[in-house]
Amino acid sequence: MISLPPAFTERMQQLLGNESETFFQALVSESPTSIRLNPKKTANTDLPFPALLSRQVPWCSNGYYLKERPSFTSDPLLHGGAYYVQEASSMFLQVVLEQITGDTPLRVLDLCAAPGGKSTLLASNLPKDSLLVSNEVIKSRASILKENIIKWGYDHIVVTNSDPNRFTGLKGAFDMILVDAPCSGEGMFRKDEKAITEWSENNLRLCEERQRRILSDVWDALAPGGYLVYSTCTYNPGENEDILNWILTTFDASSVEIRHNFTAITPSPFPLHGYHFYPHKTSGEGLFMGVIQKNDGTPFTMKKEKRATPSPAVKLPADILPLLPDMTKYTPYIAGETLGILPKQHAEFIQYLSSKAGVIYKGCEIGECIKGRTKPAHSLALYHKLQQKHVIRQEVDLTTALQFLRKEDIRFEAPQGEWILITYKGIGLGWVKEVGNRVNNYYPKEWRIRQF
Ligand SMILES: C[S@@+](CC[C@H](N)C(=O)[O-])C[C@H]1O[C@@H](n2cnc3c(N)ncnc32)[C@H](O)[C@@H]1O
Repeated sequence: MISLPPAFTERMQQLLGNESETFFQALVSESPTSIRLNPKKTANTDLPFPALLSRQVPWCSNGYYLKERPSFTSDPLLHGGAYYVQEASSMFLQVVLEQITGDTPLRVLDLCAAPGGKSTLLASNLPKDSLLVSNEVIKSRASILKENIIKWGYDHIVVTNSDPNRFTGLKGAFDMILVDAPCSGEGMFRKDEKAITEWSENNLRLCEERQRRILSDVWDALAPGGYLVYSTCTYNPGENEDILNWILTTFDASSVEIRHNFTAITPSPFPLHGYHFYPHKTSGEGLFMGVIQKNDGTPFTMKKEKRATPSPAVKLPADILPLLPDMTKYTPYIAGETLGILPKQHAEFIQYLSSKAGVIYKGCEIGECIKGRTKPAHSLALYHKLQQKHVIRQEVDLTTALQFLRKEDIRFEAPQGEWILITYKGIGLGWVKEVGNRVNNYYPKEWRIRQF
């Protein structure tokens, strides 16, 4: 590892005292590898990498450490959304959710969401029928977020590509907002040397300013009594405790204690409730998380836009209907040639949101209507509610699955003219169609795997 900035070393020595030596040793040790399973896709399948699984992540029921880092790119199950590769500390979000959510469906905003680690965890752990709005400001990163969300296969979800200030007008709209803030990344020093080279005291100040700006922009969008979950991957108190204290003095809010049994997690100095993950104490990267509850504010009302006209009712094509779940809980929509479904109880909100923020994906896209015919969408292949029993399926071996994911030609006996779902270990990967004597591979060009 390249040498650490002296000002960082000095601060950590002061902060950790006797523990600092073991902390610095941990920074040059190997990062643990961990994955989090998608409960909707893995309930009836074997666990991935059975030979490599070592133990469960103590604070996450779907999280597992692996004994070594495999080539994830060459595992079709990753591309089918059966699991997400996520460093273990971040999975503490599950403990937070268990405490601050109940059974009532919520509206949740994940403001800084790309590439989607915490969003996929939220999707799996929010109360049933909750809506997750997963936002990323940087366009190229928003595309990666969208890809990972589609692979996860949930439908109570919207992906937006907006600056945080676009949410200011949605007063009181969200019961919970996660701000996994862009930060100085000290917690990633072990994994990413770029974080070390980019570190400077000036950059710390810029990060702190940006965090305050993001939080100011989004605070109004939090409902009265709602929770703000704030996290960073840095040890810098200026971006952690100081930010939480700034929220408490700037807004009418309280610091929320998260009860847990993990003695290796380091609490913030009393009376603030904040939680530090240090790599010499917990198996994972550096992380900080704190929860703030909003005390005041106005409840959300959807202002009727002057020009908003109700969308005409959309009728789904008869050949697609059997592939979908019970449609009484969904509202179909059509946007250009794209046909999709939205959770009915959130459809009006999603339409309203579209007038405020840049929606790039919503619900589940199920197909494209071209000249009266429906071409199934790739997201339908990855949808966890796809009624596989009504689909022609072709289970393939590892070699064929990888050829498919590289968008190469694959060969097998297939019924003429039918859409066929390619599955690997029962997990849907995408569509092919037999035309003449070849099978057309419909894997999205921009998602194909290139090297491994
Ligand atoms: C720590 S990362 C988020 C990681 C993500 N939550 C996950 O679990 O996969 C912070 C994100 O904030 C985004 N970001 C950068 N500048 C921002 C800004 N000014 N406002 C909001 N988000 C920003 C970055 O592009 C990055 O994707």
